[in-house]
Amino acid sequence: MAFDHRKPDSTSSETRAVPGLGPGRHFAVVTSKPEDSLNALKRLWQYFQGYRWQLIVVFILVGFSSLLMLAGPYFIGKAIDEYIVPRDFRGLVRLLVFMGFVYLLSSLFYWLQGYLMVNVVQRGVARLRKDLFDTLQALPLRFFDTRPHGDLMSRLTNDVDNISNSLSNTITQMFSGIITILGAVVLMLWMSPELTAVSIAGIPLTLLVTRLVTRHTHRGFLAQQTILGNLNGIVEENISGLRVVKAFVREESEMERFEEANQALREAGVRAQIYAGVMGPFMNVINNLNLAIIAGVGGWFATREIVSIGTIASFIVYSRHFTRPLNELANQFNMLQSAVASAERIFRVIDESPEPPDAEEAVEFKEIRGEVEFRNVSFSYQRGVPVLKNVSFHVKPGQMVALVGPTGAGKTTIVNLLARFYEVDSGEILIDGVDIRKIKKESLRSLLGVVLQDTYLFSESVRENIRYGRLSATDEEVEEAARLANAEQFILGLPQGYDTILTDGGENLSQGQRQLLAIARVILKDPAILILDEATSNIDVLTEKHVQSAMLNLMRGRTSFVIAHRLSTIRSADLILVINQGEIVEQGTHQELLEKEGFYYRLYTSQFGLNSSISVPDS
Ligand SMILES: Nc1ncnc2c1ncn2[C@@H]1O[C@H](COP(=O)(O)OP(=O)(O)OP(=O)(O)O)[C@@H](O)[C@H]1O
Repeated sequence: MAFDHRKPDSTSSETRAVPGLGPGRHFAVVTSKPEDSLNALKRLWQYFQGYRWQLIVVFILVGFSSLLMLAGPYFIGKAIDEYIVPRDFRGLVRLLVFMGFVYLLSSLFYWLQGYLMVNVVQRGVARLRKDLFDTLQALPLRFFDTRPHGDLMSRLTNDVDNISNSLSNTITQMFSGIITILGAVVLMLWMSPELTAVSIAGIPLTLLVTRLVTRHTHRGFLAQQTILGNLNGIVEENISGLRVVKAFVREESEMERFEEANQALREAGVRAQIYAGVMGPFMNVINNLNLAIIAGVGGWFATREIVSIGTIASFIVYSRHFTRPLNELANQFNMLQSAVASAERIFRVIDESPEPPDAEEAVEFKEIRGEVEFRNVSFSYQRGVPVLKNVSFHVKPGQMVALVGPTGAGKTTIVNLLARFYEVDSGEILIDGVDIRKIKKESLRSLLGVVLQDTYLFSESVRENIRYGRLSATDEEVEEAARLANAEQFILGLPQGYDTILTDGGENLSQGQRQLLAIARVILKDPAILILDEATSNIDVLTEKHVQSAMLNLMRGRTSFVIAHRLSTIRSADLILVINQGEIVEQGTHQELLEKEGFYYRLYTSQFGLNSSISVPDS
């Protein structure tokens, strides 16, 4: 259950440890380079390029809305100078009604742009989410072997959400802010250049602080998202492995492990927010200082008749109008950076190499005889750690092959290579004399039927789980497959029969029952070659008999590879491959191998020994 060895992604970017996790336990935090962020932003834009016209309309609406809002302070000054001071109350009411109308229109435009923008962002984000999910489907198993699954889930959920939330508001608010600042300055210059010079004196200081703060926040946000991904990894592992946790009474240590990660996330969150949080109070001080200066200097100007009282009132409101957007610009820039950090994490997965594409000359296989040959196949999951060494064997069509050998010998690896879940390092695997690299992957996998010891079932009805074998199968065909798999009896005993909804992974069924459903699924698929992994754990005698006879039914007439744990299977096999430490040490029939009195003989006679995979008594 350790996650330390897994890398969160494979970029060449620098990784660093997050303190506070103790020796040997650290999260690799990927820090990004500025060009990565720019690149991520450009790529993010591609998802919205198709909505260019909607976006133009959005920006026009935002522009109008902001400009209309800007008219407010001007009218306040006008109201004071032209209506309040000369005591013209009718004129004042007329002006107030007009102002109300202007504000209403501004709000209407703002609401409309929000409506359009949300639509555009949700569509773009849905496409991004789809691209990420499609990439995950296309990535080789090797990719998933080395990544915490929770972290990948986090990219698909938290990171995508983060982008969606940031973009829905941030960009238009930034644009509105810029228009407001520029508009306010232009209007102020028009009203009084002298007072404008006083009002904008604080801007350079504001910009300097904003720059200093944003430099720190991006790194913080990226670290936060990465650690959140790792935290999700721990949660995901914990829920999947809950039985193991409970069986070993490891709740305490799991809680500690979670708490350690939780603390790291808290620290990263605080670090990211500390800088961002400095902005608000600092801006308040500058704003209030600005107001005092405008009021003081404005008052002095008024005594010399350089400006009117109404103009001072307008300036006081305008100064809020441009210092607030300036302040918000910094926050919005932070949010945009957080979205960019999320986009970087998403594109790192999207950029991973998918399973190698089919070779150009790859052929489609519809009907095959089922002849299988391994020629000098070598393979390693990790470079430098060979798992299979020069494996060669030949299986005639329709033969049943039993793979036997101690645990970790390489039996599952052989069938993994046959299904091309992994690519061989050297050598060839041939089906009907054709190298499997020259067969279209989809066509190869549809020729294979796999029944594993621990079958994964989806949280859907029993019927839909069986139909997974062939989506076009009718209800009658599904039920027929269940009958052939000896599964009907137990299915009918379930609360809603075929319509009973299974829990995630099929946890509400016994292991034997899950295997029966897996067999029914494969019967529907009707593959030419079978890969079966016999259950090692104890399943009840009756279910086991059902599983056995269903498997025998299934194997009839098909080339079958059985990772065998039962002597009855091994005895009836046409060919036994005895595997030890990644090599085929012996091959032949049960009788031939016994007569050799070699490795198989010792394995067979020591069937009650610890390392033997044929340790289950004959059934
Ligand atoms: N995804 C993987 N990544 C790295 N190493 C792996 C992976 N899967 C298996 N291995 C290693 O490859 C070797 C062979 O494993 P394999 O699963 O083929 O053995 P097996 O004979 O099927 O064992 P068992 O009878 O216990 O299922 C083992 O040393 C195992 O640790």
